[in-house]
Amino acid sequence: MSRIEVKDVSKSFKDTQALSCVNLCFEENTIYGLLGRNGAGKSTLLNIINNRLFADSGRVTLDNKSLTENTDALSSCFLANESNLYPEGMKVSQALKWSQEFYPDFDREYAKKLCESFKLPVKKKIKDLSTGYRSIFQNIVALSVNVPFVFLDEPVLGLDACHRDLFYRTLIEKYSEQPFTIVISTHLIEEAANLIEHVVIIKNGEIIRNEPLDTLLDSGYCISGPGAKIDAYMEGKEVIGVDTLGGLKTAYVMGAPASQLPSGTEVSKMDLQKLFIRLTDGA
Ligand SMILES: Nc1ncnc2c1ncn2[C@@H]1O[C@H](COP(=O)(O)OP(=O)(O)OP(=O)(O)O)[C@@H](O)[C@H]1O
Repeated sequence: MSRIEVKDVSKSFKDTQALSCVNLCFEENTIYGLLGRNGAGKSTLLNIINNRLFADSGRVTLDNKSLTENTDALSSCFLANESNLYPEGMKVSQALKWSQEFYPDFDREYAKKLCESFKLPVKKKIKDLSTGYRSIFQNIVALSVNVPFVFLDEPVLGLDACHRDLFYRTLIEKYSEQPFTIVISTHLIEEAANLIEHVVIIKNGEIIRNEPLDTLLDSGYCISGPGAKIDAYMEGKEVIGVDTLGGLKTAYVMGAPASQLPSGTEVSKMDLQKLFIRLTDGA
């Protein structure tokens, strides 16, 4: 089993401690969600893993080989983020051709198919692409490189709703046909919740949660039913959010549901976004 290990990694920029002694593993063939508020340290972590930034201390290894010192190991990883590694004046079609030089398993035919699905203007220069299409270009390369570890830093930045939907569907299709590890850093938690298998939450440069999505969601539950019954049920419980729709109320409650539930109420899984806000807000 191939795995990336991040060991005691710290990084500061002048007086900002961006990462403080981060320890975590990315196992093979798993979809991770890397979640954190603005400035939490997500991009710094992804850049360090992919050798685009040096850590002040600590190590990142792939199967015990350093990703900083071993180019073979590094070629098993691909990071798609806002920084473009291709010459800005290069056309998209040329860039796809070039990708094959750097990544021998790059599937150019598949990339071309994706360009058609997303209507990416392949004759345009990279510098002339709109914000959304720059992200789409990066995502297409990421989905076509065929390396075991792909890191996507805000992959849906600037994408319209139709393109986000197409991107999620394409990613799931690719993953189910040919599994690999995908680490997605995103702020669109509700949308990503349908893809993620394992959640890593980072707060102020520290990992505060690192567990399978289902385990995390089991730290609480939703209860829905008539408003008055839910109000009575909530008393004395740790409620992290409430939604009301007409006479129907849904409360998001931490802990395990009471063994005796009020009649007419229904319990369902906790909501990832509600839980994220609860875990990461300043209070
Ligand atoms: N090159 C840099 N110089 C100075 N400070 C930096 C630099 N890069 C990152 N930082 C700081 O490190 C912290 C972590 O930034 P990082 O970009 O990793 O956060 P993030 O979780 O990716 O945020 P966002 O979701 O807003 O993109 C922030 O306080 C940021 O201002």
